[in-house]
Amino acid sequence: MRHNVMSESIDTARRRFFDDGAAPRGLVSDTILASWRRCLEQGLVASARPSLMPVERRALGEMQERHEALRRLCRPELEALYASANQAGSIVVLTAPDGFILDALGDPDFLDKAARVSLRPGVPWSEQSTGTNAIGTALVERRSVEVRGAEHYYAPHRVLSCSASPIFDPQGRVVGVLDLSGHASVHHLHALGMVQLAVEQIEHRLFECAFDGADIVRIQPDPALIGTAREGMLVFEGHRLAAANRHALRLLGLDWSELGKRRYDELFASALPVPGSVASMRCQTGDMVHARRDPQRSRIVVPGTVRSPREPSPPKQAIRPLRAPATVFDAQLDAAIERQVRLLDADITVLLQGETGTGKEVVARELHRRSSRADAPFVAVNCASLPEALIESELFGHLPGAFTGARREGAPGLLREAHGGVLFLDELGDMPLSLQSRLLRVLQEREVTPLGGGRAHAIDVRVIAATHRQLQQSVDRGEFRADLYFRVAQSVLHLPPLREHPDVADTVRRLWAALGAEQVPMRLAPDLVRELAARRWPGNVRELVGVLRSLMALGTVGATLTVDDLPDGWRRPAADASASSAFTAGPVAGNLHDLEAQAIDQVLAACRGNMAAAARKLGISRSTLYRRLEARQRGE
Ligand SMILES: Nc1ncnc2c1ncn2[C@@H]1O[C@H](COP(=O)(O)OP(=O)(O)OP(=O)(O)O)[C@@H](O)[C@H]1O
Repeated sequence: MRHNVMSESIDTARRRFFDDGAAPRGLVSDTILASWRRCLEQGLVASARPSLMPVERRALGEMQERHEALRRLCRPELEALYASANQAGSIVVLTAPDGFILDALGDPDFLDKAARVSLRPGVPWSEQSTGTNAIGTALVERRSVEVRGAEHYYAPHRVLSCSASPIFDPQGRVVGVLDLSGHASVHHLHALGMVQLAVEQIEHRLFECAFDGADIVRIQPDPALIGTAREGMLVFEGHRLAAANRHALRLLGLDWSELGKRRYDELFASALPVPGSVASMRCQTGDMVHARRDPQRSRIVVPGTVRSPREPSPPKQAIRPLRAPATVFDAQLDAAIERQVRLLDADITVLLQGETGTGKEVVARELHRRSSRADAPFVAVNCASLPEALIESELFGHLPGAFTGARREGAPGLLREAHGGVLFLDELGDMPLSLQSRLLRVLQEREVTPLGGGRAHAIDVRVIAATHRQLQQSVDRGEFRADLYFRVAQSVLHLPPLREHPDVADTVRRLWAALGAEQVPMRLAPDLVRELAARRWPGNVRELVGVLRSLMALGTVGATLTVDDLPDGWRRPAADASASSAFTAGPVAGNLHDLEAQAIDQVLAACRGNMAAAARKLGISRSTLYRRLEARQRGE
């Protein structure tokens, strides 16, 4: 009965939408309506019969092989769902991140029916190709979606009722979709819940594999659920949140775009438990959670804790290297780092200059690691991303109740947290002029006075600064204080852009090895190395590492990867092999400035204006992307 009522209202909604061009609000959900609109805008004709041919068997085999790691990871949940799908006369489907169906298993009768409407391995079920459907629409919406009967865009798919959920990796990238589909005439009450539970399990395992050996912080309001797939999982790099699962994001009131941005003390008001123990912690939302850290694996630096020099254990064979690679430096850079370490140890401030993604922070951490202060804190301050209103209190600390919104117990400030260790002033060139004089005074006098008064505290820090700007020119333009410049630029190390590395192919091979290619094992064919070395890499090493990680995540264990294995959107026609940008599908022209602008515009358009996604794709930070856009507006 319920089904009939529903199908009648959808039929009415379809008539209003497709025949009258009206918005049938209240008759279908906003999600379905938005999807119908997208399909219509793309020119898909709802009354037409879609032509959805499966790829050839060999191509399907290759596609399955390419996604073998994902298929292996999902196997336990696929098998568990298979048993219930079989009983309920439905099927379970696994797709690649683009909606291409890799596997479908379940009730043989329904498999047959589904295959007749192309719901079968080898067929793409993205929204662009197949219209409104649970898999494709879940990919567009980046969340679980149910599409029943005539809610499907194309008439032949009315026989289906489908529930799909995207599978996210710890950086918020979609790695696949899990879907449960059955007869539209049967109301599958728990289908979406079952899919979501299965995806939770898969993501939990994916997180463990990706960060095997790292210091994972596990949080949950209910301590009994710590260690289960319902726990929130977080990984910090320095003070910044580097990875999280969806439970952690929900508990902290965040979304994926905030990864890499949020600092530890913006999320928690109390210190972490010591490794191996459970403690209750207050989140900045005011909620209490229980937190556990894995024993003896401290890699994060949070206020008051000291980084352990121990490196994480090598990754297990199975899913692997979604984590950061070990660092690699060519002989020239290695020697330069050695020299700078000696200077740093002698209390000379080191300034690192280089374009975005050239490895300024990586080198700063390496300087710290090789310095006599390796066992003391490394405290990174991003002078560009601290909110201007808070920058003073974040740096210099404040007394209890020093200003509206100040922490009740006061805060020591980042400069004091670095006491005894190394202070890394990242993006120093973007620090507001008004604060530069105060920072200069601290660096000269080596003491800080918290906001709100109180006594001055002596600080003993070694200082490394970094900027993507030509700081000398900023001084000439009056944007940066000359006296602060001379204070921080006592020794300057220029990090060259990747395109100017003496041997880019060698850098490609070293990074590949550092990503763990030998343990996986997987090789790069010479043509692929040549292709990668020929690109211009506006996002520098960060961008190259991103492509290598994608290659490794998508490749097959034991394979030799060629140009054809480049992720979608990175391949380009042979004639275009000398084009400047890694993302351009077609030829581009102009100087470096124009090329960068074109790359940004294309990626922003592809990401529908989503700044976080575009920054990820470009291989630069979100603040860098904003900066570039602002610079363009100013006509620079
Ligand atoms: N020498 C290196 N070895 C291995 N990976 C590197 C190296 N240099 C850079 N990378 C990779 O590039 C990423 C970006 O590096 P890093 O954050 O140090 O760049 P940056 O110059 O500080 O960029 P930005 O100015 O945008 O902050 C790193 O997370 C790492 O994955």
